[in-house]
Amino acid sequence: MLHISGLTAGYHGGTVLHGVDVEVPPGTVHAVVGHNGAGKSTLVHTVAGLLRPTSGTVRLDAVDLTGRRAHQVARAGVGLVPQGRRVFAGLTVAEHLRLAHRPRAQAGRRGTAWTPERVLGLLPRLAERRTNRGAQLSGGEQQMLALARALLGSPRVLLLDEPTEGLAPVIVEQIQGLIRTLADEGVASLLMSPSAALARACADTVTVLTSGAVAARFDGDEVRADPAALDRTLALTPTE
Ligand SMILES: Nc1ncnc2c1ncn2[C@@H]1O[C@H](COP(=O)(O)OP(=O)(O)OP(=O)(O)O)[C@@H](O)[C@H]1O
Repeated sequence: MLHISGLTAGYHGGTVLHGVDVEVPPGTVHAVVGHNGAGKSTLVHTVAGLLRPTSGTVRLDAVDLTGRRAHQVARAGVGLVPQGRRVFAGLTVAEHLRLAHRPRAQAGRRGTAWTPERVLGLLPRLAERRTNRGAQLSGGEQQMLALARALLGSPRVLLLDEPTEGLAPVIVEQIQGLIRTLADEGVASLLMSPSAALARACADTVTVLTSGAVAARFDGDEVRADPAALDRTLALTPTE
């Protein structure tokens, strides 16, 4: 279980996140929804060890990850799928996967460790593009590659920062399906998005983040039963 408690963080002495609490049990999807500038990437970066919090804690089960460096957080079982995909233009899909594969990474709680073969079995489109370079991939394929790279660390928790940004609806649906498939395999996801629709499609829990603070929290079934509830809350939150 990922526990984020009272997390406060910011830049150059300014505070962006104000005491954020989020929990992500194994095999579940927690979506954090907020407008541009609400602090979603700051939350991801703080959990991933790219930004030091000024207070609060991040724990994965009993392991305290607060203030740990990014490579230590990754080794503890937290995989990062960054905003903008960040694939290397000049490396092929196969090269990305070879570089990302950590054969001795801790196996998932329920599943076995991820190998390039297993990842490509899950992402057949990427398998077809194995010899293509990053720059030759579509946005959707680059997103799949960013996800594949994170999976090869055999994470227990995935941090997904706007994984459907700029993608066609059909690809968005595929990514929603993948996130649910991974949840069924026991991989927890903490998903950042401005999209209420994405949260409704695949989240077990939805948190609305406004100006770096938790404004509301919903159960996934609740937002599916009353689809307008999340939209109303978001509409009431100020744009940053
Ligand atoms: N490296 C940085 N230095 C200073 N301020 C930053 C930095 N990164 C983000 N901020 C500020 O922190 C606030 C939250 O930004 P953040 O990127 O976390 O929001 P977000 O919800 O991810 O938005 P977006 O959807 O636009 O990525 C914004 O006011 C932003 O200008």
